[in-house]
Amino acid sequence: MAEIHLKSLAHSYSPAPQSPSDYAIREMDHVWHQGGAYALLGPSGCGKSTLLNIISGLLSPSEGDVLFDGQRVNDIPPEERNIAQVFQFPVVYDSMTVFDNLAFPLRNMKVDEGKVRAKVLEIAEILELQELLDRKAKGLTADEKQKVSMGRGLVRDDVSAILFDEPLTVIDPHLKWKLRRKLKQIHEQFNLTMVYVTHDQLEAATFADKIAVMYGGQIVQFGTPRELFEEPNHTFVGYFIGSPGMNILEVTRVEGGVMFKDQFIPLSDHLCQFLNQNPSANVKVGIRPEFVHVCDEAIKGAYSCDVRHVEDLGTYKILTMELEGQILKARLDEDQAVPENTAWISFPSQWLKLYVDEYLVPDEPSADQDAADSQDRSDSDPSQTTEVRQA
Ligand SMILES: Nc1ncnc2c1ncn2[C@@H]1O[C@H](COP(=O)(O)OP(=O)(O)OP(=O)(O)O)[C@@H](O)[C@H]1O
Repeated sequence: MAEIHLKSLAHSYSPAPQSPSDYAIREMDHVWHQGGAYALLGPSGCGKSTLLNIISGLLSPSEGDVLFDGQRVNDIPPEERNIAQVFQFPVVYDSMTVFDNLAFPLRNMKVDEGKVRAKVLEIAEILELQELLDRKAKGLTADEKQKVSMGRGLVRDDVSAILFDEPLTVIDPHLKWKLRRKLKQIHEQFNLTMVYVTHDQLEAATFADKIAVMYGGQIVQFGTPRELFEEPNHTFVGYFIGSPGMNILEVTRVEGGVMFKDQFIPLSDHLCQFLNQNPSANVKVGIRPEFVHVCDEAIKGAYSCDVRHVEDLGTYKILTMELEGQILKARLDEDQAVPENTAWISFPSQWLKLYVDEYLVPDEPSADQDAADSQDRSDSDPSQTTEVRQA
């Protein structure tokens, strides 16, 4: 069993990295807790496999440490790390039977043959491979082979974590769901730390309790599927999570709020205060398509958009609109009127998110910020100072 701590970890494939873009993994500090079911979600090339290979020991990080239960394992080879890795393509010995494939890791460790048999039968039952135990792996279907691959990771009692690198890529779509359920069941039964790499948000959300979203070599958010949907703390998370993703609008700052196109969007005192203290020109506003208010007739304060496309997905519709070159999406209920050529849209303020330099500015000041503000006030206000002293 293991807690996996990636401490000040970074990796560059270049021997002499010059800039952040030379890093496949940019410096991060991250903990996968013992027994957690995690997903590592991100687009192609963001560094998912690199990170997994660093954990399993197939790759040595160029900077920082990998700690298992607090012990540095950078110099420990993969076979001694007690980590099982299941790859995109099943790794099985075609000429061996399913039984022998499953028994292989145990026989390698010179486990007593009686124990080997008991363990293989236990895992075969969980993975529903009993009927195939005497068959040569060569004749199996892709999903059967992938189950054997997973089984080889599970037979060992000493495995502390299982890493799955897009394990369902080669599996028929109708079997994917079944295998994902199976993995979840195995997780509950064995209390193993599991990290599941995928670029599919649905796969991530059905497997994992918590998802780490990776972008450009960094984990930009680590949270439950709900947190990622409701509070995306980076514009990429907003855009990547959800179907369709969040509308991200470039805005300009003005007194008391921001402007999108020709309209003023008021912001809370806290957000205005944040903007006043932060000079960045990279200011954006995000709103999920679910929360865009759509009307088929002109209403005061609404933006007039050209309707470009309507996609009917049965229980809801996706409306794609254009406003002076900006594409906007809205999700409409099944029974909601669909505007034909022009839609009038507005953004209810409670659903708007403010992003500065691509990161979310929380709606409410954090506890730390509150404390700092009250300290500021007491520094500048003599009566407050007295009160603090009296306390
Ligand atoms: N052996 C290598 N040598 C040099 N660069 C590499 C090597 N392997 C990966 N990279 C680069 O490192 C970055 C991260 O790649 P990685 O394969 O970890 O991403 P990924 O998120 O797993 O992508 P995918 O989903 O396509 O597998 C990419 O820019 C990739 O081109």
